[in-house]
Amino acid sequence: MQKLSIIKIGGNIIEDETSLDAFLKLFSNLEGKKILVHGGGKRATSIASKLGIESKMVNGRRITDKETLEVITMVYGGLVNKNIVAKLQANNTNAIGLTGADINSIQSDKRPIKEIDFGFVGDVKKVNHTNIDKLIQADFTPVFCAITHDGNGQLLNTNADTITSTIAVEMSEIYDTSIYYCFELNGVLQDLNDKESVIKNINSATYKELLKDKIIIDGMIPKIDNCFDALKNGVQKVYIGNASMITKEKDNFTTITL
Ligand SMILES: Nc1ncnc2c1ncn2[C@@H]1O[C@H](COP(=O)(O)OP(=O)(O)O)[C@@H](O)[C@H]1O
Ligand SMILES: CC(=O)N[C@@H](CCC(=O)OP(=O)(O)O)C(=O)O
Repeated sequence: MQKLSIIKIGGNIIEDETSLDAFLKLFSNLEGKKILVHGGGKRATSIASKLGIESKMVNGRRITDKETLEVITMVYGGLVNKNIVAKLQANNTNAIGLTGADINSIQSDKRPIKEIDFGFVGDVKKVNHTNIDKLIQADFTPVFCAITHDGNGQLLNTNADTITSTIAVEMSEIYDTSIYYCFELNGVLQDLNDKESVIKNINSATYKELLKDKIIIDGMIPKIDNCFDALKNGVQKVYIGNASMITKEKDNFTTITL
């Protein structure tokens, strides 16, 4: 099987132009087939605030009412995605920016209302790996933002980490697939105050301990849950670390294993 790397960058990298440019250079130099997924939650919050729209997050997920959906569509699908694509073109990577509606790549279901009404938030139902692969085989590099659709004309906001793991699971039917979750730190840390305290490997058993000891908290919990979902469903390798880990020059990142 051919190798495929799926790389996700989060809000803090996107917000810092120097980090973003450095990452996109590394990404462009990465050999082999690849897909980029980006978040942009921080930018959505700041632009919503400028428009007088308050952002509400519950369990790390944005409550997405009609107005917020308009903002995230403009910010993720427009501003952030198109800037990244233009910067990749400047690095000679023939990128194509996509939402999940484009080429019907990612369909989702609007999250049912239980205790909380998340509004226009989608849980991924189907990834069309055949259509995504047509782009990859034509030597285009897909760049996905955090938007999916329901197949009936409705766009939905979907967490970028989840988009990454669900695309990776589907692509693993036809590729030997690895995920790289890039964020601002060197990896999952033993002590959040010590940037060098990278935990080299986390497996299901050590994860339970790290949760119990409250070493892994907040946004890192759903991120690692996504990693285990991906590994259980066909993805070969999952890494969490700083953008520079994609070169694997330094052994300074976290590997997740079952
Ligand atoms: N043990 C840990 N090591 C590293 N980061 C952690 C840890 N526990 C919690 N975090 C938090 O997880 C955050 C990353 O998750 P998230 O905000 O979802 O990432 P992203 O920027 O990729 O969207 C970090 O900024 C950090 O504050
Ligand atoms: C439903 C939901 O919460 N969607 C996320 C999508 C963006 C995202 O995931 O961005 P980061 O990776 O930068 O956090 C949001 O709107 O914040």
